Amino acid sequence: MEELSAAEPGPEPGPEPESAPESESEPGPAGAGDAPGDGVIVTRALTKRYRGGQLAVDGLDLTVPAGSVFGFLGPNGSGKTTTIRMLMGLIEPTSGTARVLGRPMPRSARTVLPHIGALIEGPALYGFLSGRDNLLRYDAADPTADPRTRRTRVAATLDRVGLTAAAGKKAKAYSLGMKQRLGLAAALLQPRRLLVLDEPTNGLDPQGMREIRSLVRELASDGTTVFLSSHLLDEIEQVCTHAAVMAQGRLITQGAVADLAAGARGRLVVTTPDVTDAARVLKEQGVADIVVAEDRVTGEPPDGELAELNAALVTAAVRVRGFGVERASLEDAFVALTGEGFDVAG
Ligand SMILES: Nc1ncnc2c1ncn2[C@@H]1O[C@H](COP(=O)(O)OP(=O)(O)OP(=O)(O)O)[C@@H](O)[C@H]1O
Repeated sequence: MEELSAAEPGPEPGPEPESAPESESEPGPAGAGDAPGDGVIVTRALTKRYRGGQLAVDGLDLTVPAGSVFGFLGPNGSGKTTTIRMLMGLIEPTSGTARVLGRPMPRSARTVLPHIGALIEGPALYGFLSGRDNLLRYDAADPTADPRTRRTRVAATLDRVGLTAAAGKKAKAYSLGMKQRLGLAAALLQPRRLLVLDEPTNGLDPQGMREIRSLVRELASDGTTVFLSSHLLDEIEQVCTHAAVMAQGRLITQGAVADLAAGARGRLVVTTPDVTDAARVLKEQGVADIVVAEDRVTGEPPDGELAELNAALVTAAVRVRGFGVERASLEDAFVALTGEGFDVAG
């Protein structure tokens, strides 16, 4: 991973002057980019090839709608972190464009970043400081933060992430989940229009995951756009309204989670003690991709009338306990789109 200081020099390395001509033709981050219908993040043909030759992100066209909880999904190594680092202006794209809150990145990083709360690659914490002192210090390092309201904002944020009781404890004594919540608190010290969270539940136990997920839902409910990356399909289904699916640096699909799942066909599921006979009959009836597991036989639902399938099973004296089509999941959509399984363990 490149360090921040190793950001590659680009054609426009300096900070964008406030009076840059583009600010006249396009509304600035205080007023644009989060009206309904607008993309809070819009990339066009965004591409990153690392110096070693690795094509990490390949022609990405991403649109993150305002107010969405947008899941950026893909197995490890699919280019999520590289994309996020380009969006945050930490590294230069090789080609293509990225606009965040209506402004081009990395050129407008200085004006855009104060509106974004980010949790990328784990929070940078001082273990010897308490949770509260970490936040006070973090806020003091932010030139846009008002020192007069610092203590109140820190207390309110600790409360918001459920760390009030542990605020005086040294951060090194925090569990991973508490550290992650403290990192989120740092991102929330000021009102933000966009939160960018890179694998926010990575490494957490199920309880820690639940806590972070419910916090994300809560943050989203007050209108903040949340962009979160994850390699966990069920996490995206549980938390996100929209998603983009990446594989090997390329965008496979994006849209509302409900639409993505609906695009994939569900599975026909027959529950029966007579699985062998059921599998045979279903095969005779043209059902493809039959899988037998315990007392369930599943397969691709046929185009025709399902009732006829059921009748064929009954005629063949298969004792049918359950018969139906299960709702397609995002995982089904992923498998249908890529032709391969999603490596959740990745
Ligand atoms: N600094 C770098 N130099 C060269 N190659 C890199 C660098 N950073 C990442 N890569 C490569 O680019 C590809 C995409 O990596 P990236 O970290 O963006 O993926 P990811 O989806 O975020 O995965 P992970 O969750 O493992 O970070 C990988 O093949 C990775 O090895």
